[in-house]
Amino acid sequence: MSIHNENNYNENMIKIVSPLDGSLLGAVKAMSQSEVDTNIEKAKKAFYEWREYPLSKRADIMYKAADLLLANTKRVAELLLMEIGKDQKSAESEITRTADFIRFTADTAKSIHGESIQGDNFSGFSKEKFAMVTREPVGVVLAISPFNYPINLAASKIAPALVSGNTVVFKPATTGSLCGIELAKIFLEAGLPEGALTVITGKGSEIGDYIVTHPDISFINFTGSTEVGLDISKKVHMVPLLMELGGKDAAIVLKDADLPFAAKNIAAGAFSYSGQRCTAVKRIIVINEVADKLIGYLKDEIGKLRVGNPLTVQAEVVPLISEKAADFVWGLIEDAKEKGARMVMGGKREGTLIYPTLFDEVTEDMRIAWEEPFGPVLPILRVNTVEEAVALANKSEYGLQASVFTENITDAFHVAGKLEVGTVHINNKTERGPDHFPFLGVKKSGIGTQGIRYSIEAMTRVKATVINLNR
Ligand SMILES: NC(=O)C1=CN([C@@H]2O[C@H](COP(=O)(O)OP(=O)(O)OC[C@H]3O[C@@H](n4cnc5c(N)ncnc54)[C@H](OP(=O)(O)O)[C@@H]3O)[C@@H](O)[C@H]2O)C=CC1
Ligand SMILES: O=C(O)[C@H](O)COP(=O)(O)O
Repeated sequence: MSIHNENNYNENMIKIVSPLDGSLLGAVKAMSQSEVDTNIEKAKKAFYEWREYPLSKRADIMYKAADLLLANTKRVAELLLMEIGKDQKSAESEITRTADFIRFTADTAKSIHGESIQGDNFSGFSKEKFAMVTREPVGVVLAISPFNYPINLAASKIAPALVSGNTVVFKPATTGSLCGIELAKIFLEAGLPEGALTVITGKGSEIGDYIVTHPDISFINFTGSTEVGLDISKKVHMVPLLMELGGKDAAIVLKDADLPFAAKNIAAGAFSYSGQRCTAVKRIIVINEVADKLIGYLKDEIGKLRVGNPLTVQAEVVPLISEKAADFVWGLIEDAKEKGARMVMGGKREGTLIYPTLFDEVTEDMRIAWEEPFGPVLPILRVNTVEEAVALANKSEYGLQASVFTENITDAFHVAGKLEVGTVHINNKTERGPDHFPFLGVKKSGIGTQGIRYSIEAMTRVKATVINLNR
């Protein structure tokens, strides 16, 4: 597990280049199948030792890791900024949020306990029979993370898995793998035994199939695109999956909403880190009567966003992660323009930097109505009734989150109850945190539930030991 400098570079290395200035940040190994085998073998061997550690000792290692991460905030944030192009402030807050996450995970693990169930609750059985129900680790967890939160979405898999007694094989996104390696080093420095956490680097398209179908992997915790998630789920058999995938989160604005407040929330929700967040607001569904007013406020709010390269300015809207990503987003913009959407603002591109773009009068035949841009473009779909808004929101193949903006709590609950998503935010932008809340997607947005306690429960299984007093 190492970061190589330019002089060490050879053909088995993948160069990691900054999306901000094209500078070479380092290189990671494109691991061979036998190197993957070695890492998984180490994790399998370490499992039998690590699961026997007292929980309080595993928790102490997590607390130490959180402290070390915090102590390295500046250094890791600088790497994060360079590697994935997140602005300095957001990079630092990703690190502090992760340290909090790791600590809370250790606290939570210590407060989870089993139960005992008496037999006489079921007819024909007596109190003499009872089950002692405990939680067991599942084995070797494969954690695969995406590029956009290289520290947080890695640690939010690794910490709950480790604290529960699993060992972890971690495959970071290639863009983000330098950060991933730094995080793993911190966990190891905190006192993990050899093999409890190993890192596999290499392109998912090349090594992915081999890792996910490896017979010694007991559980896969994946965050990334729906395309890759679906592909994994088709190839894997009898291995539990916890997956957070793509989204098309709708902000539904009803006619009695506090419009300036809704606009402020939506602009932040849609455009921070250029919309490269699974929970970004990715469409507005607004009641026609208030659409023009909402657009007025949105123009003000979007106009306040800072656009630029975080190397030189503190900006919310930053260059996208790659040329390919920018081309994809630009394709959605062109398609919307061609099909007659009204561009309210934006539509400007400088290399991989795309200015925040707002479209009104988007119709269902346009790609932007349905596809996830993972970029700074936001469509407005107008409807006449609340029922139409709900139907349009639910027509998406995705079901991660949604927002409802209204001053009427009854309407808010009525709409929330009908939305086919993992989480509905009433009068707030869509977002994952706080991290102990459940975080899940339905339909093509995921399988299973993350969130501190939920992740621990997902990556452990119950075991019943049945005691018979009356033989
Ligand atoms: N719902 C959620 O919580 C979140 C969802 N996402 C979604 O992720 C996408 C953006 O992230 P991005 O990193 O580009 O997603 P990808 O799906 O491209 O990659 C995610 C991870 O999967 C790896 N991978 C790629 N191909 C395979 C394969 N065949 N087998 C196993 N692993 C593979 C990648 O490695 P490599 O980098 O080497 O290709 C990376 O580590 C968006 O669609 C977004 O919605 C992102 C964040 C959160
Ligand atoms: O990967 C993502 O995009 C995150 O899970 C979203 O988290 P956030 O809502 O805190 O940005």
